[in-house]
Amino acid sequence: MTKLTSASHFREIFQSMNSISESYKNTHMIPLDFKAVLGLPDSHTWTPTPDYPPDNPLTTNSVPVIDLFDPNAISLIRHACERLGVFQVINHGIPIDLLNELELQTRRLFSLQAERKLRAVRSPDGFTGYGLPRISTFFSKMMWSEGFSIKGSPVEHARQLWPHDHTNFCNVMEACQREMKGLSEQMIGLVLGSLGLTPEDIKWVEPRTGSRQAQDVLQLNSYPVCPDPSRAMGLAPHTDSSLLTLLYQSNDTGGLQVLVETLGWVPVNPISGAIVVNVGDLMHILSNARFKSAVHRAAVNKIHHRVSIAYFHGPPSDVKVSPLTQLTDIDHPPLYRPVTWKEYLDAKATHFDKALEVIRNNDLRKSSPLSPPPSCIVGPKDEHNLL
Ligand SMILES: C=C1C[C@]23C[C@H]1CC[C@H]2[C@@]12CCC[C@@](C)(C(=O)O1)[C@H]2[C@@H]3C(=O)O
Ligand SMILES: O=C(O)CCC(=O)C(=O)O
Ligand SMILES: [Fe+2]
Repeated sequence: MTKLTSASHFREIFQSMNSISESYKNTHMIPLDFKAVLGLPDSHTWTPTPDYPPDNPLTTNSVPVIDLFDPNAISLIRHACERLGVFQVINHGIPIDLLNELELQTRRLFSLQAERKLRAVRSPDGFTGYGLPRISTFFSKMMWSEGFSIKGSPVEHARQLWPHDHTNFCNVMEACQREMKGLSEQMIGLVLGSLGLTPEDIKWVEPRTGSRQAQDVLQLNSYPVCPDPSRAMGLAPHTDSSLLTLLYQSNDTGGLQVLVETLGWVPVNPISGAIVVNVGDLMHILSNARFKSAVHRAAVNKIHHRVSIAYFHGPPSDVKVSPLTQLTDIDHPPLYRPVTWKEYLDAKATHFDKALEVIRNNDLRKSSPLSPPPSCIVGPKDEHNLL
């Protein structure tokens, strides 16, 4: 048995157990060498969905495109989060040159020979690296995609890919992490602001240091040209586990689709320079289910190699996320129990699409008006209370 020798040792163990890096272990299976196959192998053949390809003109422009300079932006954001859980933003301030560079470096990575990519494979207990979508374990068929996840610095893995020439890749990824972090924080402010919450109420969004820093993951997705797109699946239907996800998709090739109750699968059309914002499950919890976390998937195609870059933004590791007290009252009791991001990712890695149900409050009897409401977002100690 390990003997704990000092408080700092204990803190280290506590922090590493808290970190999202511990979640989704053993999902490091290796992607197919897509260039080496001619037809769609049985392992990758899904039962076609009747609505493929998505050509219903009614659904084409369902996902709103919001100009952040629009004086009505806040109410448009609120409406989109309540109705769909997804919208696109323009005039977001991330330079188009950086987004172009990001796409270029992403293509450069996935165009490498399979053996080269395998040098940077995600290890069973690691977070950064090359591999299959983590949710692959929940499906009997394989997805027509490969990914590269980055948490923290990409340097170690990039060096395996380009032993003498990894600097450009790393510089672009690090610049992108910085820009996406800034935009996510701004978007969280707008999304929660749209419910009447003030910056004071949501202080925890502010940049911090150490274990109180927001956690994030940059995920590069690649969907190679597919011989039989109607029977393949790029990325299977899922919701994101983040607070918010920002997604940049290459503008020549659509593929992202969102499930809308009344309409079915609706395409999120690529717009040059726009960024897709997805409400994640943690934001759904925080809003006490006022905001939807959208079920979405990615289709593949026969002509273009599609890439997308997703930035998953989550709370600091020691923060418990639960319905904001400002949004709960005797008629709207908190629907979910408090969870850290790590706890939620663990629930997702075990229960997948049932993860929200697992943390749902089953006892929804109205609480006494005299008893204080449960905490909203709290750290491990009282002095860290954020609200
Ligand atoms: C921080 C996150 C969010 C993760 C897990 C972990 C790292 C990679 C993310 C993705 C990226 C691809 C889709 C998804 C569904 C997957 O399989 O891995 C995402 C998942 C989630 O949103 O749950
Ligand atoms: O490629 C896309 O458009 C979707 C990617 C996605 O949903 C994800 O990375 O979570
Ligand atoms: Fe997603």
